Amino acid sequence: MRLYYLGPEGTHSHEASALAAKQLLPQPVELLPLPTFTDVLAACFASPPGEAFACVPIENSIQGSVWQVWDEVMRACSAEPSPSPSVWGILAAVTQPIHQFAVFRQGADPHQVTTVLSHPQALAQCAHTLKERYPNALPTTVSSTAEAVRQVAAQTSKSMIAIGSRRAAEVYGLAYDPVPLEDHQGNVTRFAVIGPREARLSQPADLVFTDETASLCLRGVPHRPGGLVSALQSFAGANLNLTRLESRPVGDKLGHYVYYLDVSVAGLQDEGWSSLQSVVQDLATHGTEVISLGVYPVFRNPG
Ligand SMILES: O=C(O)C(=O)Cc1ccccc1
Repeated sequence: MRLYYLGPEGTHSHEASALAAKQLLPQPVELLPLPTFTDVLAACFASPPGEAFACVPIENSIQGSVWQVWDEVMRACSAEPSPSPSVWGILAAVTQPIHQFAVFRQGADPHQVTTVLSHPQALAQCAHTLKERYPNALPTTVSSTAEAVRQVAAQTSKSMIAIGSRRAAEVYGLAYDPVPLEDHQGNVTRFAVIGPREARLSQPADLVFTDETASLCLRGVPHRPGGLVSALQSFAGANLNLTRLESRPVGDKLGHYVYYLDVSVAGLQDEGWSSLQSVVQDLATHGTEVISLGVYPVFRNPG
């Protein structure tokens, strides 16, 4: 079994993937780093179903949805002609605490630092604290936090630092400031395990179950007064609790959106499932297509 993640070794995705591999996937699992989320998902979707999975971040408590990932998953899930569900989907999600650290060569002086390298997510999670502690540093994006640490380790300048995990500092032999850099305490990222929908995952021994979620994307919501309200009213009428609602541009013109929503389906009995089915059918008769991106358990890493 292969599990693709955003590399190189030492990314937050690597930590989440190691956890997911141990707790959720059939053994043995080979962890394989790739340079971008697009590469990670493409490698998974190009594999014969059952041989490979991907572990990618989908949402952060400070920065919100990781749109690059949702867009790629949506593309894969809508590849099949509707209404047949796609082969691929989200199989599980794990919410993981995230700490970001300033990582540097021993002896770097904060006021002399002019460049800070990291993944855009990490730079955004630390924007304010970074400005306070490294007032002269210009943020520069690279493909991942561990890649940032690797690049700082590969040169001799003390004017460049990286934002990354403690583990990345250890892997690449650099020092770090032990006071975390993220702007809000309680920074967490939700990672999704993506694979063939028919795959059966293990019951995790060390993760806490928090919810069962159906992630849906609504396409073709009528552009008229009350169009979105009445689509949402269908869920309310079926007593279904929405836990996330976001709009995203389709890309072809201004003002043309799809809507992503998460529905809590924990504890739904047969009746609840059939009301979800009838919501989907009802929306279809009004011209709104509902694409399922997965129905999956959400866990929290307590450690
Ligand atoms: O660059 C990484 O380490 C990643 O795995 C992406 C990321 C960055 C920041 C928070 C969560 C995931």
